[in-house]
Amino acid sequence: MPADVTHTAQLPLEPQGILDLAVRSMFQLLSSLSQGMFIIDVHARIVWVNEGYRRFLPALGLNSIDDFLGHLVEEVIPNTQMRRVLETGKPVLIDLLTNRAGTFVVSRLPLLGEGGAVIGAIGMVLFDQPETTLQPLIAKFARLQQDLEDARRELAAQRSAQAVGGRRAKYTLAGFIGASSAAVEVKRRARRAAVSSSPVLLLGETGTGKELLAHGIHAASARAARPFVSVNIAAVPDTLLEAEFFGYVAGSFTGADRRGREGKFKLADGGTLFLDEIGDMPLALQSKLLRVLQEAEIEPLGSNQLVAVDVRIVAATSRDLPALVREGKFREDLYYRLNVLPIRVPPLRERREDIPALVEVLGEDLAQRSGAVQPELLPEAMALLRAQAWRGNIRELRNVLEQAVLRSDSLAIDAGQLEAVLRESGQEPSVPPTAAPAPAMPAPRNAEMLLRPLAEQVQELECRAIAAALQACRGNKALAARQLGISRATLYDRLGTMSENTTPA
Ligand SMILES: Nc1ncnc2c1ncn2[C@@H]1O[C@H](COP(=O)(O)OP(=O)(O)OP(=O)(O)O)[C@@H](O)[C@H]1O
Repeated sequence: MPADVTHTAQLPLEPQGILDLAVRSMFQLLSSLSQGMFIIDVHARIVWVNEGYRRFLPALGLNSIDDFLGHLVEEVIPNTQMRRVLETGKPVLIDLLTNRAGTFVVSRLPLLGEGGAVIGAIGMVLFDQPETTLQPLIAKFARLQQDLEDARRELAAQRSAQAVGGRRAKYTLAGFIGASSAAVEVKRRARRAAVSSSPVLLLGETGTGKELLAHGIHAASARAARPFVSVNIAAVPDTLLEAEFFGYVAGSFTGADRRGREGKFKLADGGTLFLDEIGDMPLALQSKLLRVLQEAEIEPLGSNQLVAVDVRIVAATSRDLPALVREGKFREDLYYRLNVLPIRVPPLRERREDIPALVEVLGEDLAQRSGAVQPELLPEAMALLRAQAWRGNIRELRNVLEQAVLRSDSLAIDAGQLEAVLRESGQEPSVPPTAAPAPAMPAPRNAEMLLRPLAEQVQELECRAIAAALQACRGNKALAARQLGISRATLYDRLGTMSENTTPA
């Protein structure tokens, strides 16, 4: 029945009556405005659920309301934090909950009995599918959660990998630094590749992080607890490659170890074999590799016996494989066999916005290794790094930073020092676009100024805040970042965007 809203309706006279009415109305409103609501008792059993909540039951894997009512809350709602509300008596006004049914914006309130004791709690789904309403917060949350999962998985892998003689992945996908769309896409593809057992082909220039990704794919795969073995084909003489791959039995060739030796395929059994510089593989060995991929069997040199192996191949090359195929230097059938899950790893110059974050991480690593304090790059120095072509990519960036740190007497590295290092390493430094100060933005005076895309307005506001903070801190970026409550990496990132967006007057 709809509430009586005629002019004769009146509030109760006594305060308790008013309060009861308010509580009832608020509860009804919340129950109908939220996407769903349920109540648990002091033992965390579900004792009540409203109509709205029932539609989530199938996604939670429950067939009927009887599978929900009367059950302990964590049995039916994975990852729920309702029990904490019972334990602490504290409400959680807004939180994100992710489980098999999706991601939800939720609210949790304790129910207090006479005397203030907690006797139950109300759980509310404020929004479902917040992906559409709360982007980009959710995207960021999902990314962070994914990184956390990667890190957890790697930790578990590290523990169990001690059982495989330390042959384990050194890096995780979370260690692949970069938030540019190109880097995010690489990580997305790598994660998808990790759940499959088909060969992966990593294509990219030298120093772009192919080996790091190979480690990461292994660490994120179901094989993480098994060995990760790598062979750099270009570094092994052609004559030794076959023995290196398939192993040999005692006395199979002059100079062979008396006891024979296991090959990399056998060592990687159950795990991942990373074949770096696959484009440099001699043709004769290509045919043998193709056979192993097809038959999952190897024949150690001199043994005349086939041994079954279960190995996932991740291959990498900086060479143009299709061109090698056309020139007859790479077998076409092997190319197709390897090219099942290709991942193009972009060069650094295609994701310059990741340079500040990389500098931060590489600088931290260099400082840790040398026991020194982490270097800080002055704004012009960072702009210079962003402007370079980086043919050696991240490896080259790391070398340049290392050289600059070695030469610098102070903690701050300026553009001049970097220019000298670049020149000495044979690079003519590219001049960065003039980073003009952020243009003074007119204050929005009327509705028209406000009726523009929000992202544009937020960016303008950010520019003004950063310019003001830098001015107040006399260009000291560490201080400015602290004042703004952001990391130095974020500040560098914003400065980069500002200089890109600033057209010289
Ligand atoms: N996205 C990244 N985040 C952090 N460090 C990275 C990243 N990519 C590469 N590196 C670092 O850069 C160096 C070069 O990376 P890596 O050896 O994986 O490149 P590569 O593509 O395999 O090079 P090559 O083809 O020459 O073997 C390593 O020290 C690696 O840790």
